[in-house]
Amino acid sequence: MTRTLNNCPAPAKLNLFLHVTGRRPDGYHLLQTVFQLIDYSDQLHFEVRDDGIIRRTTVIPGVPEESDLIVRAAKLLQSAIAAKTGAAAMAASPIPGANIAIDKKLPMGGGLGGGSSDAATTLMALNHLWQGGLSRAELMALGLRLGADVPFFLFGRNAFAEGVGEALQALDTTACWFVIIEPGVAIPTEKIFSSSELTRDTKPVKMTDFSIGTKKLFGRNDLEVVAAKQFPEVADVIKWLKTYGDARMTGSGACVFCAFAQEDQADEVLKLVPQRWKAWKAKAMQQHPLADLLDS
Ligand SMILES: C[C@@](CO)(OP(=O)(O)O)[C@H](O)COP(=O)(O)OP(=O)(O)OC[C@H]1O[C@@H](n2ccc(N)nc2=O)[C@H](O)[C@@H]1O
Ligand SMILES: Nc1ncnc2c1ncn2[C@@H]1O[C@H](COP(=O)(O)OP(=O)(O)O)[C@@H](O)[C@H]1O
Repeated sequence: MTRTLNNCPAPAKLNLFLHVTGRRPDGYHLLQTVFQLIDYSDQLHFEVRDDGIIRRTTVIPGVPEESDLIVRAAKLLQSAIAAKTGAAAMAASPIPGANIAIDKKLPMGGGLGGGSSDAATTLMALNHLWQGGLSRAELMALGLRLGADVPFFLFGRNAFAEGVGEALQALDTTACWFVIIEPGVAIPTEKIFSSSELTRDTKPVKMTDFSIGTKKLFGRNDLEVVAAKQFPEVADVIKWLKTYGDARMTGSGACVFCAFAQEDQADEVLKLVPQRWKAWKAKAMQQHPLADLLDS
């Protein structure tokens, strides 16, 4: 059995548009969105343990080990493998554990799906290392129990998403570069979804209505107006970046992005970003870098 998997990327996503079309009886919101993978990632490192214990070996300020989505994903996978394997087989060959280290680069509460992507990478890597044998569909169902964004990262492709984000259809998006600006605030997703000012009745669109382009983005992000009102820093960044293109917030915020056809256009804008904001460029990706791990 392979014992280690190092440098496993957990890439960020952008929501190229995000419409809130309704609300389920349990309070979760029905969405339509396009998820875009970008080449800006956390990196995770896995080492198998024989004693069944799951340990996060990196400290993430503000995220205790037991509530980290990485640790929760690993424990959920252990239970799912145990349920699938059966008691007799388990007694003969118990499910291993893992030490998991992370180089955290994605800002928390940034709308880039960092925690969800970390969880998805953990499910893919440990299913492989532990020879769990769970299919992509089984992992996606597990992932949904951890967060609405997790199934997308396991899906492995850019996607048009409906439901709470779990009903996914593959979609090819335009090759482009994004400038992404972090306004310096962390926005809890729940705070935006629970706002009385959120509109929840955007008319549903069809996947074929989604048009791809770097000049004008399709639709809008319904969460943006709420986040910009509650967090003026977000409004400031949107206003600044709109000078250079069609700027938009991703997810429930706080990060704001703008697409450019050429890398040098992104570089030019990056040079002009005021020092008070952290900014970087990222390339649009068509595939999750670990997609083949699940296919094999
Ligand atoms: C808004 C989006 C868009 O991609 O991304 P982020 O900005 O968080 O990255 C997602 O829908 C977020 O997904 P995720 O971050 O996994 O959210 P979860 O942990 O499942 O939910 C956090 C809280 O947000 C609310 N929530 C989330 C998703 C949804 N469709 N409706 C909701 O009302 C619920 O109150 C829930 O308790
Ligand atoms: N591995 C993790 N990385 C980041 N956040 C995590 C992780 N595990 C749990 N969390 C929690 O999830 C929250 C949302 O983080 P994140 O997914 O990065 O942002 P967003 O949902 O805005 O994309 C964090 O504030 C943190 O409390």
